[in-house]
Amino acid sequence: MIDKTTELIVVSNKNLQSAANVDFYHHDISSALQTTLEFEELIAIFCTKIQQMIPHKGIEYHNPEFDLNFKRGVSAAYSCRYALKVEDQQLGELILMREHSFSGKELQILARLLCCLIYPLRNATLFHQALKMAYTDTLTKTSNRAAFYDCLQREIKRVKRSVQPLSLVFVDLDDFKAINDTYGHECGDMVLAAVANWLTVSVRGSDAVFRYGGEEFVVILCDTDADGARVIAERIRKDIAAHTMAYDRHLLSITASVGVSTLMAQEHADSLVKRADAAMYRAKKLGRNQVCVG
Ligand SMILES: Nc1nc2c(ncn2[C@@H]2O[C@H](COP(=O)(O)OP(=O)(O)OP(=O)(O)O)[C@@H](O)[C@H]2O)c(=O)[nH]1
Repeated sequence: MIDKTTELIVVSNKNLQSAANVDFYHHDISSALQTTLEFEELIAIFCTKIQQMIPHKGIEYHNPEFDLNFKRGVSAAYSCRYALKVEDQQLGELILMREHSFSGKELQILARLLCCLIYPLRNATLFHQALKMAYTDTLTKTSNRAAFYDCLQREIKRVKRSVQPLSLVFVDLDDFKAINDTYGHECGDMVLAAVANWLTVSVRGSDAVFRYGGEEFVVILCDTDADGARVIAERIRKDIAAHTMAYDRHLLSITASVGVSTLMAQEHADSLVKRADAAMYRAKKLGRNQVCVG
């Protein structure tokens, strides 16, 4: 396919006098864009609204900050690309595609129409940044307990629709109080951050690691049955025990007790969590540094 892409055009509040461009179309588009803070919906609304003025066959939107890459319609030979910004804040890149070239006049109109999109995109960015902060544990940079429950509810709904298995792995560091008491809180914090990192590396990209609280982590294993979960839990336990950490002039050995549960038919999130937690406590009682299945 021939690729005739116009140069990347930057659209920002600095090069557009939005107030001067308000007419009926702009007003209509702006009102429609006020109905959502979701990036994908904003782009879809915008593209639907401009379709009559700037006919196009496909669009792409990329926003590296939120790892967003979506596409509607089809790719085509001609495209125009816009980097969207408000002040110095990057709001992603929008690409419109079709089978014939975009005229200079169309590109001018499009640049003006895009001024309706940048502030709603900025609002969506602020909203999602705030959401990200509320869902992130500052010490370990993993997602926190609130994010865990949201994600678990979502995943349970999804697997019930698709009849896929789902498992949980609870990981609780052994004798962690002794690390704090012996080497200080700062050392304890360092251990927590390191373990979060080992866990994240140890599980697949599609599985999510969360700090459940204190020295307890939980991993949601998507599309993983009881046998698979036991294997992964054992791998996690071994990985943690295999690492040694240096603090000051001391070598620290860390172990964890691990509990596993797999979603049963009709089971709710709370019960799944309780079973994994109870299994983890059983692993503690049996001597720590081991895996138990709930
Ligand atoms: N450094 C640090 N310590 C924390 C943090 N959150 C919780 N803790 C500590 O984690 C320790 C947990 O201790 P316990 O619940 O007695 O458990 P444990 O010593 O790991 O013993 P077992 O779980 O029975 O193996 C407490 O001393 C808490 O103060 C944190 O963010 N940073």
